[in-house]
Amino acid sequence: MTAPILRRLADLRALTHEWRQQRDVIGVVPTMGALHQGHLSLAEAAKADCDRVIVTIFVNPKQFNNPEDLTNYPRTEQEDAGKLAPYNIDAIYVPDPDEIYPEGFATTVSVSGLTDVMEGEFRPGHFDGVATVVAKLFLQTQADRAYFGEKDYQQLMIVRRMARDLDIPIEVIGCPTVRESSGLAMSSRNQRLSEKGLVIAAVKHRVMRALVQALEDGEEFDVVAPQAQADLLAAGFSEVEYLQLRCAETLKLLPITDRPARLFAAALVEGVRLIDNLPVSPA
Ligand SMILES: Nc1ncnc2c1ncn2[C@@H]1O[C@H](COP(=O)(O)OP(=O)(O)OP(=O)(O)O)[C@@H](O)[C@H]1O
Ligand SMILES: CC(C)(CO)[C@@H](O)C(=O)[O-]
Ligand code: BAL
Repeated sequence: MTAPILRRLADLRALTHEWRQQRDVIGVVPTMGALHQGHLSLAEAAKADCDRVIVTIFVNPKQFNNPEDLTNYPRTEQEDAGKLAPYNIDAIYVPDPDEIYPEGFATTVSVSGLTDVMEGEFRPGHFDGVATVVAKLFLQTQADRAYFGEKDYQQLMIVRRMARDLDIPIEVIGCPTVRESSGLAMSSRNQRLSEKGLVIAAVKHRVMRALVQALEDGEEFDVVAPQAQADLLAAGFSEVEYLQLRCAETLKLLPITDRPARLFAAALVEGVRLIDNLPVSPA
């Protein structure tokens, strides 16, 4: 069944009002479109848990620190609606830009601490844009549960903090990263890679897995993994922005004896910036 596409908040509210009266549990899956199996796994998880599911598609200009990245971001609304059809979701909310940022919009939601490192350091302003739009989407949809991918693990932590701090009554649920058979984390930005670029990109997962294995085996380790960074450059990445072991809860850099830990990376290949992260099992 193809879900209705709603562009105006009033139309969304009319639906959610009806659902609330029926005491339906509402789930929301926020996306920027160009849907792939990673997004679809979130829709599936939401549908399994909730009576009603809304997938939102909005390419949020406020979270793009790089104007070229915003221009090149894929926009494939009709295909996206087709891909969602088998999941029986209840509505696709593709807000007109003025529903999110009306004339004179002057509010920013900013989470401190968790946003200082990694994506926050390399994409200035990015998380203010994310927190602001996600707060709006939570309030507009009035969902009970929201589904986010662990591929964007830092984003997941920040969104959870934001909802708690602002008393938005929503449960933020993290879902596992879906990967290509090569191990590469699925991402809309992968579409911009050549065949050779895809091969190089997959090396990142192998290098990260080997590091996690070494850590779990108790090997000596420098939290910023200089040898692994060198391996990525040798494999064809043009730049490694970070490759770091951090606490999975506070996102602080860790001595390796501290757990739970996660290994995080961001690196560029063919001008495309790819992020990933992996859990490190408790010692
Ligand atoms: N491979 C994946 N596995 C699980 N969830 C994912 C995956 N890729 C994206 N998501 C999740 O889907 C939601 C929407 O993400 P978004 O639309 O930015 O897609 P994306 O593929 O991450 O695109 P980008 O190229 O911007 O990284 C986020 O919660 C994100 O974490
Ligand atoms: C959560 C989100 C949809 C907010 O624009 C975006 O950051 C994303 O796609 O991960
Ligand atoms: N995947 C998080 C959204 C972004 O890269 O802007």
